[in-house]
Amino acid sequence: MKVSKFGGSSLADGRQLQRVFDIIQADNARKVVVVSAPGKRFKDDTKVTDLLLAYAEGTIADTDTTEIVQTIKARYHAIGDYFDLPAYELADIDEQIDHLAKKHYRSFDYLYAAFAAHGEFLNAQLVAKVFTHLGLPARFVDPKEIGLRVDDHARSATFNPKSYDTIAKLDLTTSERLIVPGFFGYTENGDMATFSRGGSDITGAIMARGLSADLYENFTDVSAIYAVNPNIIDQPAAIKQMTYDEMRELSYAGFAVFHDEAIIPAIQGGIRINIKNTNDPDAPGTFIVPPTEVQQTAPVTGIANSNRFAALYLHRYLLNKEVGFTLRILEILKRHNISYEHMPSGIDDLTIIFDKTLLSQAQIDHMLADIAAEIKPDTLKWLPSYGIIMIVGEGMRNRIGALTEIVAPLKDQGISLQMVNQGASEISIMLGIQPDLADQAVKAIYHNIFTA
Ligand SMILES: Nc1ncnc2c1ncn2[C@@H]1O[C@H](COP(=O)(O)OP(=O)(O)O)[C@@H](O)[C@H]1O
Ligand SMILES: N[C@@H](CC(=O)OP(=O)(O)O)C(=O)O
Repeated sequence: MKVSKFGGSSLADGRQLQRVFDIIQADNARKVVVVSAPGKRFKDDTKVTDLLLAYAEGTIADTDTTEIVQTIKARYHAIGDYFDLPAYELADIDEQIDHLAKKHYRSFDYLYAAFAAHGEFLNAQLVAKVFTHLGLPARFVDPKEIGLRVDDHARSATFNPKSYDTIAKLDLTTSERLIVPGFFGYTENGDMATFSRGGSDITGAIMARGLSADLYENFTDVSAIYAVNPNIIDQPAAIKQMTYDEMRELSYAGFAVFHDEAIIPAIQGGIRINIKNTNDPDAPGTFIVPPTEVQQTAPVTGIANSNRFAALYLHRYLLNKEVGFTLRILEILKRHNISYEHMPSGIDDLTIIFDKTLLSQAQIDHMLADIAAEIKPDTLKWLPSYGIIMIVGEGMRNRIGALTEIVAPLKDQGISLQMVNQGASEISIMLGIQPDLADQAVKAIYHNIFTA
């Protein structure tokens, strides 16, 4: 049995959904289908999730939402109409969109989460209706029905592993395809809470592990995961196979094609993952597998970079001598509910790197004010953008000279490094770099390793 997840780009309109239908119909093992909300149909289009977030904002501000509601309904109607779905089926979806603004929510965060989750919630209902209408029996499965529980972080929830027991009870013996909405689960109180953006990949992985699937297929709009983001380099080398750990590091550092948290259920359940292209389903795609299955030849598998990091730089003489210094800084972070990503340090200075998508301006301001007042550093700087490049490969384990080879081309480009972190993970090297030079550095490193 396979769990097949389709991303927003694969479900953006009726033509794409027809392709998804053909893929599912072609293989009876594709029993459980996890769907995202309709994504972008063209480059400057807006994802339904973002339309719903705008609708949430308008609802909170009590402004006129007529136009945004019409736009959201039109996205679902366009898909239904492509398949001549009866009008009453779409009226049901319209009603749920209208009803969203009338419900009571525990907080604004839960309001945002419920609106955003409806992108997937409604799309899964629509996909089940379309499949059935086309003659392939399909049933919408609400995550509530299978006990898909998450914690109380309304918009960046963490999955509760106890849910695996209830998910495992899902009846797979019926003739229907089971259509599960991605991206959200329910809290103990019964509220909808979403994973972080791109989180339908996580639902797919949870379902695959809970049901002990033979394969987790993740359908997207590229025929493979490439050694570097194809938006930076034209037609980069495709990766045929990589290990779970390689994928985790690469997706964390910028390979947006697969959510970094989605690897974890797959690792724990030993589930193989196959990234495939909805528009080119016969291409083998990329397999993400346990390390024992990969024959490593090249030292580097992929190079990722991301613009989602920010950093705090702090300098104070004799910082190395002071017992409890780092603890005091971490206490300030805790007070403002801030988590950090990395903390490289020297004898008199410290850099703390953050994921800025998880921070509000108010949190940053309060944290900096408290550090200035309580730690009294000689220098305290906030770097609103901090470039990170991650070079990843199981083949780098214990390989002498890997770092030299990686950084050599940067010298020719006149690019200096702000930070090098090697050794924390044996399979990756992390470089801190001026953010506007990151793409140039990635290109230079890639060409030196893959095309020289
Ligand atoms: N190394 C990479 N290999 C392939 N795609 C990548 C890579 N890094 C970033 N991407 C981007 O990820 C996109 C697919 O992810 P996403 O937009 O989340 O798809 P989906 O709509 O299927 O969820 C690709 O179109 C590509 O632009
Ligand atoms: N629709 C959600 C969740 C998701 O995974 O979407 P996609 O498969 O389009 O990346 C988002 O936009 O974040």
